[in-house]
Amino acid sequence: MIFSLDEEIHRLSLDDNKNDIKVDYPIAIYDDIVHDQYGSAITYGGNIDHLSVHPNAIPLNGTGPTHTMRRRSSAYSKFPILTPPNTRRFSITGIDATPNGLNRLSTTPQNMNSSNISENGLSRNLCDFKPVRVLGQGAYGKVILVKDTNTSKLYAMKQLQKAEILISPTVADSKKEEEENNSSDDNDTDNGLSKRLERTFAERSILSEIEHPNIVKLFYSFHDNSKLYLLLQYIPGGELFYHLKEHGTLDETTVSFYAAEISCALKFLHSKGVVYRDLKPENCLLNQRGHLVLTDFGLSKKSAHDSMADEEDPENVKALYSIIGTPEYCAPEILLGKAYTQNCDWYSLGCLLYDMLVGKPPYTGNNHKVIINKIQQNKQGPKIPFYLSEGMKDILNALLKKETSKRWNVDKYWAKIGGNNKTIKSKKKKSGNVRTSFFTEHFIFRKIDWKFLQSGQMQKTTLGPIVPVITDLELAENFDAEFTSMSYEENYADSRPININSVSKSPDMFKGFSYKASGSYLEKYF
Ligand SMILES: Nc1ncnc2c1ncn2[C@@H]1O[C@H](COP(=O)(O)OP(=O)(O)OP(=O)(O)O)[C@@H](O)[C@H]1O
Repeated sequence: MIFSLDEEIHRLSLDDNKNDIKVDYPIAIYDDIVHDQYGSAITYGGNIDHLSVHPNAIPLNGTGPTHTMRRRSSAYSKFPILTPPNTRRFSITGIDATPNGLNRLSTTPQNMNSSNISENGLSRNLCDFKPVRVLGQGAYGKVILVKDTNTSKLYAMKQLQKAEILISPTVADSKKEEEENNSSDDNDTDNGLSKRLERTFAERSILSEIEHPNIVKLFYSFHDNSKLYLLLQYIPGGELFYHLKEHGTLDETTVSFYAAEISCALKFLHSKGVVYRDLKPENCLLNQRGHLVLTDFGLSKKSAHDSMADEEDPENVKALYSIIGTPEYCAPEILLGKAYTQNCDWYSLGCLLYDMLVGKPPYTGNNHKVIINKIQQNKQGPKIPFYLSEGMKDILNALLKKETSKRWNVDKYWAKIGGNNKTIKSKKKKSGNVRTSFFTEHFIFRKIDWKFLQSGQMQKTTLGPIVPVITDLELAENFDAEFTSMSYEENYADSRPININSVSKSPDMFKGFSYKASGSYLEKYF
């Protein structure tokens, strides 16, 4: 029971001042930056040289220790997409590969909401944006910082190569990956294509439907002959990966702060029926004020149910089967090809917290087989270093449980809310060893004002523990030179149309991808 553990921790007089660097998240003083509702959008004309920097802000331009050993988990080597045996094929019109054949909310063009716009008329196109520099590289293309030629506003443009999506992974991927993937959908090209298309539309669809201060915003999407484009809010503070590379590990107060912000985003996604599935330091960006923003919804999945919090209620369980994600941060049930639910994201949170505290995720290896072997060999769970506080050890243990039935069901035990307590208490007796204390009340969150955080006010009015040093937004100073020095010219032109008919019978498979956020939404964030 976490309550008794927390009492124990209090009894032992765990001394915050000794264990943590004190962070008090003061109010930001920005005289020349126009604030949006949540503090994550930016006015680009202003001079930010005199930005008030938090006392704990860490210079990020080479003055700190560098840890060059950290490697990217999946930018170039994509985790093989396997389909477990006995999984029913599904069409891209929205039936998921689940044994019970439950209909899922389709994220394919046919079912997209009214924000769909005409493919020809109202949407933006490539000529409306001038490339500034490369920010990152993903499996299907680059992410480029671009400037709107009409308004001079900056966006992160995520490009997805249609050919990469359409061509079967057995053709496009490396030999090594094929070998790793020998039990996969080699003879299952249509299913693989359907899944890649579904995921492409899911990212556009999910981002266009959700709004949260810790989740990146989508403003436009469109496509041309060769590529799909997502015009995202530019998050200039760089990846958490970058900051971890600079500093190696982070202090526990900083980790608790990021844990709270990520949890807030995950809880929100789960309440909307979305499983994120790719939590890792590369996908956590810092905004100008040092608040964490989740990006990359390319592996996220939306279910038909809006709430999937109760795993004990079979009617309300949304099981997924695709083996997908980044192995080091992936829940064991996914790696083993078992059915899984949104609870997999809480395991990934455990991996991310471990990484921030220890300097690497709990299990490392080049592919999912190595990692799953390590998970299975360690019957007691990952080795948690002795030097971590009791509170950190406790939350890591609760999230990194191999068996889902023993893992903390954070969605269910999120916070004490009025009437729900009765139901939860009555189930508590049956739940045996299962942790039934509330996540938001955990000792590591003792400094977090959850109401303030969940309302978006904290993100709007305070600075995070690491405030990125930004002298010029266009310089993308907090992004790896490996990317910012890349050429974008060859990527920034609509190349010859690909012959869609050579890979698919349906030439219209990207129809409906274009989207434009409403005028009020755009105004709110610019
Ligand atoms: N909104 C944004 N603002 C600033 N940088 C961004 C933004 N979105 C993405 N990036 C940068 O681009 C990188 C790649 O983006 P993203 O993860 O969405 O691509 P991906 O193709 O899905 O990558 P992967 O194959 O690794 O999952 C990110 O890690 C980040 O560094």
